[in-house]
Amino acid sequence: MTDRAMKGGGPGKSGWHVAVLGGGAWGTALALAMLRAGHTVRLFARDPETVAAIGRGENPRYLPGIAIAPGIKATSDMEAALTGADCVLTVTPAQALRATLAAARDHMPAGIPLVLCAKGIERDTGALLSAIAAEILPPNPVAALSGPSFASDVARGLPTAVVVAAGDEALAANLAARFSAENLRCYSSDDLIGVEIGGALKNVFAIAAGAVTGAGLGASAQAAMVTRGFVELRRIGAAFGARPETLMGLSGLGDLLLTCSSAQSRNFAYGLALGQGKALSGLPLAEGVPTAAIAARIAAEREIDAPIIAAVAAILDGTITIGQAVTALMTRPLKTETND
Ligand SMILES: NC(=O)c1ccc[n+]([C@@H]2O[C@H](COP(=O)([O-])OP(=O)(O)OC[C@H]3O[C@@H](n4cnc5c(N)ncnc54)[C@H](O)[C@@H]3O)[C@@H](O)[C@H]2O)c1
Ligand SMILES: O=P(O)(O)OC[C@H](O)CO
Repeated sequence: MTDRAMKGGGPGKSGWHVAVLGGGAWGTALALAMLRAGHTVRLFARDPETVAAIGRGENPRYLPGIAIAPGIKATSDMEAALTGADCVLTVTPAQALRATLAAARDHMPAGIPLVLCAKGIERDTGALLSAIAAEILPPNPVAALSGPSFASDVARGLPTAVVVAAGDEALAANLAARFSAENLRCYSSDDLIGVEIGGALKNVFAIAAGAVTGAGLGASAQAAMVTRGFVELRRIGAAFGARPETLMGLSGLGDLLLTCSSAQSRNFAYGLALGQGKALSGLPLAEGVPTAAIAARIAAEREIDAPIIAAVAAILDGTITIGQAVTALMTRPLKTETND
């Protein structure tokens, strides 16, 4: 770990200056969480209206009804957001990470940790977000924060547990200690890829769960889909080198439980609308849409058996209907139940 990444670490931690890149629901919620954990926070939002709203103590577009503490200083000036930062949280959508890091590159302090907070796989390349960060900002150590956590819950200070992962175990533990506060419990992990994969793929199954509910297929179908989906998640995780026990944890099983059972999840809500035959345009961000397409491609290329992911991708691109997907899944050749 670089000196910069460890600065002031250990017991009796002192406050850091944390830069949050992204003024949406999760960026704003994490900014509030960092403030509660004793850090000073500057938040970059590209949209001047969001900057002005946060200055007034609100973010009605992304976190309606939640007061934003005056300690959060928002700016649309990337240099101002990053100057003097001890740590950076990237919280723009997964498909925008490359652009966000490219915009940040010239102002990024050397050696400080980058904490990736989006959940997804790059649609065009199949790259995990940590690979994109390593490509664009090789001097900065990379970590990921993931797990079952709705922005509005975290923003309200409701009890939440997440996992912070980095290849460097000491960095992960340092970040987890610094980010934890009374109602935000951060576990640490050295399985960066496992934590990334769990967070990215659960979104695909959350869309499927919403579609099952929306199409009225019943609670039994829902449980079967989540169980067999979790097998697919672990198969793809294994192909990337994720540890199976990581996927049994907060980022993986934990986030599946949350987002496959709640319409508060935007991915579930997207699937619900799909299942009900409603219009999809204008719905909030559903990271599972691009990730389903690339996950299906990765599974096909690597010959990983992932029929639910393939079905979700095909439904989303309009190749098959939900009814056709159900028939195809239910009439696959019978087999022994293998859970790996
Ligand atoms: N909302 C949640 O509950 C939650 C919880 C955990 C993780 N996440 C993850 O966090 C990520 C962001 O989600 P969110 O909820 O904040 O989304 P959001 O739609 O609420 O906000 C996205 C923000 O990113 C900005 N943005 C989009 N493209 C950009 C670009 N090219 N450059 C700069 N800014 C850009 C938007 O202007 C907006 O401020 C997603 O990957 C999501 O899966 C969200
Ligand atoms: O609203 P979603 O579906 O993007 O889910 C938000 C978080 O990922 C839940 O952990």
